Amino acid sequence: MPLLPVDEALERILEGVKPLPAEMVRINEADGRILAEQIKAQRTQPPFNASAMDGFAVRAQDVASLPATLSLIGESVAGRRFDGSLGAGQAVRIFTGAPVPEGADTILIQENARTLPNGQVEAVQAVEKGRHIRRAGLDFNEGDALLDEGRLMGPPAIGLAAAAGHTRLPVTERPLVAILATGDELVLPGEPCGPDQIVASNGFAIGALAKAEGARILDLGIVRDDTAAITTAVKRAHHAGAQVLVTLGGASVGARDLVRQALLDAGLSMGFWKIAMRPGKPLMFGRLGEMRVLGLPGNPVSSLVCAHLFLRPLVARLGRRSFTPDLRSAVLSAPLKENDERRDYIRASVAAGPEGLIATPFPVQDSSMLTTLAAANALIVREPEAPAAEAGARCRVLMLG
Ligand SMILES: Nc1nc2c(c(=O)[nH]1)N[C@H]1C(S)=C(S)[C@@H](COP(=O)(O)OP(=O)(O)OC[C@H]3O[C@@H](n4cnc5c(N)ncnc54)[C@H](O)[C@@H]3O)O[C@H]1N2
Ligand code: MOO
Repeated sequence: MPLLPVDEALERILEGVKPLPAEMVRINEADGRILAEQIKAQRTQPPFNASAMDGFAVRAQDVASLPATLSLIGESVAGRRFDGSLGAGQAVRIFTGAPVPEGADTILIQENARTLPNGQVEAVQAVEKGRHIRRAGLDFNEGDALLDEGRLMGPPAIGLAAAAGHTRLPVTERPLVAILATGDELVLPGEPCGPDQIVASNGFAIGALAKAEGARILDLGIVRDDTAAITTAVKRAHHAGAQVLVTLGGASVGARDLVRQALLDAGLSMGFWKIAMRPGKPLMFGRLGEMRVLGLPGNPVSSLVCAHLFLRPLVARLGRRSFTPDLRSAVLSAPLKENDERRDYIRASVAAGPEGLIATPFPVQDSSMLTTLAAANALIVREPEAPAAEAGARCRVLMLG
């Protein structure tokens, strides 16, 4: 049977995925979250005509011809306005952010004024009407739509929501991604490691990737190569309400590759197993109720490349985030052999050259090598059955963010 193409695999994984519902969070916890609803202003900003400078509130007509001497009748500071109103020939001392008194229409900055010993103030420069006044509502008016649904909250958006009177914000729930490592050979970093054992690293990498996409992580640890034990862990993820379960390893065809059977035993409806991709051919996908299960291959590079291609968009969709793979065009700096029936994702370094991007594939492409993946900033994407390519040929690269 021909292997499932990568694009079709992604379509199947994303089929029917809806963003999670909203939850209210305190505004100081909203950074990095996605707005589930449009946010409107609950107040007007500034709420009054405000001075933008330190100086004197005046009537422009009084300082139109110089010299102009005005009598000082009070002061308006930020937080405490001048109560009265200003008439002809009068000025009010005013500071940045303070309400402009009634009757005044202009701010004479203090650098252009001289205070006289008799309590008067003299304008030493004319000033155009309305200068240095921020009109009420300059920033926003009550009821204005300020931030749209789907907006990623960052520092300015959080500041704006706070200024508009919000203390809590409706954001999309963060998807819960359960991660389960399988294999008798695995130990956690820092644990005693027998001569035939290795450190389970995939869960950390996959967890970091999922978190960067907005997920919460349920770490199910390492489960031994035992079908019943794996089934139990799968059910745990389901009962915990995970929207996604990622299993690591045991996806291939070996006698100890028990994940598929364990998932079926847990009641999974299998979507597909094995796709036309290198690395990552044994990828598995299915559903257990609403929980989507991605069975990633154990090889560290395979699991992380699969996570880039399939887990990221899935988590993004659940969390209402926009997601567009960063695909670019580059020129090969070295030749590539013809490809077989699997789409190839070749670890590469991509750098700017005089005529655009230059992609340099790493010479060794073993799917166990994290050093190459950590050194790579891109994957060269080679279509199935692509003919051999010379150095200088165009290629497509997927940038690894
Ligand atoms: N006869 C065949 N053998 C294999 C095939 C095949 O088609 N026919 N496919 C190969 C491909 S491609 C891949 S990829 C691997 C994937 O195998 P599994 O998903 O069953 O992974 P494991 O055998 O469990 O592990 C592979 C490798 O990765 C290490 N590993 C596993 N989990 C972790 C972890 N959490 N952290 C770090 N490293 C991990 C494990 O120790 C193995 O070295 O199968 C090929 N075989
Ligand atoms: O597909 Mo495996 O992931 O080639 O090593």
